[in-house]
Amino acid sequence: MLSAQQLSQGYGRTIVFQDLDVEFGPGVTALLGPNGAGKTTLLRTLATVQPPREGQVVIDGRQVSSEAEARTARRQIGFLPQRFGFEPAMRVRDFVRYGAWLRGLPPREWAHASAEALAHVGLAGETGQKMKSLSGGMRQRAGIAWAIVGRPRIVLLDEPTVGLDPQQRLRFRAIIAGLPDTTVLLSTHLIDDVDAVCDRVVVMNQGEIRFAGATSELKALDEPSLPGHTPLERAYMSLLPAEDRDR
Ligand SMILES: Nc1ncnc2c1ncn2[C@@H]1O[C@H](COP(=O)(O)OP(=O)(O)OP(=O)(O)O)[C@@H](O)[C@H]1O
Repeated sequence: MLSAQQLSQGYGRTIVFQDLDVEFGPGVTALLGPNGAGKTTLLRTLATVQPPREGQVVIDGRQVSSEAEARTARRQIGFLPQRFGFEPAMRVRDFVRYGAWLRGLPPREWAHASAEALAHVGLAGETGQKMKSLSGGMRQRAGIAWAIVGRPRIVLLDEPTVGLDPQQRLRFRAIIAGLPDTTVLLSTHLIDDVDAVCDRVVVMNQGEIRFAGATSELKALDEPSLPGHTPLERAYMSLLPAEDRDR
């Protein structure tokens, strides 16, 4: 179980969220919200990349309060930022092993763990290729392998389907659905993804949680008079103030 307790975060004088309380359990949760809602900042804070200004990130009842605790917590967290960097000439398998090293896996497990993660994302045949030679969709899948290597119990993905074509998005959904006993949190703008792959949804707007519950509960908030093509789109719109609906 991953939770934010009274969590506050910001940049300089900008307050992104304050006293935020939210909980994420096993299964796939979507973090939905318009541009600037604070999704990336929340993911980075939960991933312990950005220490909170106030409040706590709590993993399985244990507070992450110091850098030493954050280092321990990171062994259980796979985090894929929206734009992840890599050395273009690095081979795919070394890129994923590098993730294993970062997570603190013992060296004897690197080869097996990276082969397992690459097989999970359908890149078992590309392990010797250079990162720069991969297509956008394959690169994204290599990123997911990087995030899931060593089977972390918490996987945080920031806009993982941006730029993917429909076929690659279907593959992505299958990959995510096949991570048993894992708490997966993914930020997205794409409501189609939510319907297809997420058990739960958290809707955020201007640093506040507007909804947290099952996807089916969100759907039930459908308001046919609002803009949107599906019940879920309209339900999402119903949670946003009118001025934020076209962001
Ligand atoms: N490095 C930064 N320095 C200053 N302000 C920032 C920084 N990163 C984000 N912000 C501000 O914090 C707020 C939340 O941004 P954040 O990127 O977390 O939102 P988001 O929901 O992920 O948006 P998007 O969907 O556009 O990625 C915004 O007002 C943004 O301008």
